[in-house]
Parts: sequence; C-alpha cells; structure tokens
Amino acid sequence: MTSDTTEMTLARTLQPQEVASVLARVAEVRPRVQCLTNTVAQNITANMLLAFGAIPSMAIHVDEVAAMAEGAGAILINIGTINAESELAIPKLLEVARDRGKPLVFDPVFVELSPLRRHIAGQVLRLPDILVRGNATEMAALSFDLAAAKGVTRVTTGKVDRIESSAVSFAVAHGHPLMTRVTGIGCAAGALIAACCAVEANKAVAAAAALTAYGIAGEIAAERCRGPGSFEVELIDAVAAMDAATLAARMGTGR
Ligand SMILES: Nc1ncnc2c1ncn2[C@@H]1O[C@H](COP(=O)(O)OP(=O)(O)O)[C@@H](O)[C@H]1O
Ligand SMILES: Cc1ncsc1CCOP(=O)(O)O
Ligand SMILES: [Mg+2]
Repeated sequence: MTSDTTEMTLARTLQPQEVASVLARVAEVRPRVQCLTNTVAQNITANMLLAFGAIPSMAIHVDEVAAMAEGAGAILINIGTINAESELAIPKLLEVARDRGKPLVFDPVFVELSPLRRHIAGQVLRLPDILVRGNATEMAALSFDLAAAKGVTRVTTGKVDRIESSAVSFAVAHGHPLMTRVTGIGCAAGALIAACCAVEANKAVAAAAALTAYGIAGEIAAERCRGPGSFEVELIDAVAAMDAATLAARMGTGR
C-alpha cells in the first residue's frame, strides 16, 4: 500500500449538513476577509467572496494593511505578484494575525520559482497555526518548511483536494478540470477558505467546507458554460446560488 493510498483511506469527507452549516454561518456573519493578493487575481477573488456571502477588502498599502486587518474576520496573504511594497506589508499582517488571533491563510504562489518567494514563505511559516493553501508543486516545494511549522493546516488543491492538520485529514473529490483553465481560481479558493475560517474554528473543517462548495460550484458551472470565459462567470453564479439542497444532491451522488 502506498502512502498516498494510506492517506486516502484515513481522510474523511464532510457530510452535506456540515458544509451547509459552515456556509450558513458565512451568510449570517458576512465576514470581511482582508486580502493582500496578487494583481492578476484581485478581481476574481473579490467577486468570489461576494458571491460566497463574505466581504472583500483588498487593501495593499503598507501603512494601512494593519488597520484594515484589525476588524477583519480573517486575513489572506498571497505572494503571486509580490513587490517591494507588499513584501513590507506582510510582516504587518502577520503581527495583526498573531496579536489578535485572526485566522491567516497563506497562498505561496510559484514559491518553487524564486528565492525571494521561498524567503517570504519561510517568514510566514514562522507564525503558528496558519493555513497554507497551494497546488501540488507549491506544497511540495515547501514540504520541509511545512513539516517544521507549528500547528499548520496544509491544503493541497488539485483533482482531489487534500486537507491535513495534526488532528484530522479530509479529501475533497469535487471540481472540474476547467478550474485550471482560468487564472485566479486557486487564489480565490484561498479567500473562500479564509471566509470559512472566520466562522469555523477548526481550520481543516473550514477548508474542507469551502473546497467542497467550490468544487461542486465548478461542476455546475462546467455543465452550463461554453468554455473558460463563460466558465468564470458561471462559477461565480454557482457559488452565489449554492445551498443545502444542492450540496445534499451533489454530495450524495459524488462524481
Ligand atoms: N483536475 C481537476 N479536476 C477538478 N478540480 C480541479 C482540478 N484541478 C484543480 N481543481 C480545483 O481547482 C481549484 C484550484 O486548484 P489548483 O488548480 O490546484 O490551484 P492553483 O490555481 O493555485 O494551481 C481547487 O478548488 C481544485 O479543487
Ligand atoms: C498568472 C499569475 N502570475 C502571478 S500570480 C498569477 C495568478 C495565479 O492564479 P492561480 O494560482 O489561482 O491560477
Ligand atoms: Mg495558485
């Protein structure tokens, strides 16, 4: 038996009502997610948060990110288009996350490609109890840092999303290959996870709920679209329309 098979055997899948419960709390609380994200994904990230029932704030100025993060329900740091100013803003966000106990989601975009990104990822991973969401290449590049990080929740997205904390692991087998054909869809996933972390203390449960809803929305969008362009629009619509009945119907049958 390979280690991958072992992981799959042990990983749990959330029940539809568990996902619906997290989504209902997002709808009720309408958490604001302070997103320091990349210039490519800002728009889709903000729209996906709105569709999800959360509130985006996309502040990036080094002298105001801390103030913007203070009242937020969760913080997202995404290094996709890191520049000299956003590099300085990151420690300010880490400080707020630490001092106020705010959930922090880190997306190490393209960390495998540059020493600067590796360095920043190392700094972020020094903060305990963060959630890291990346694709398989990014998570593999960070495997040593992740192994050393305290209390980290690891979320590796792909055909099957794998969510691992020290206590629990989940697998989410929803989604559609078209989700890889539109830029920013992974980045927006991190924001939805952050919104769920604002209302669900168990970060692994929060991530599994967000990715289950997102993956099912992707399946619905793929049925309705004509290609990648209309897929993006349909995905936002399907996220906005997600409800308990859709979750129950789609999670019952699987893929
Ligand atoms: N082959 C696939 N089939 C179904 N869903 C996928 C596939 N690849 C990625 N996804 C979904 O697309 C979203 C973004 O994941 P991913 O493509 O890994 O991120 P990134 O865009 O950062 O590389 C996730 O919700 C994931 O479940
Ligand atoms: C193309 C690109 N280049 C720098 S950030 C970015 C967006 C990456 O978005 P995603 O990882 O969600 O596809
Ligand atoms: Mg990405």
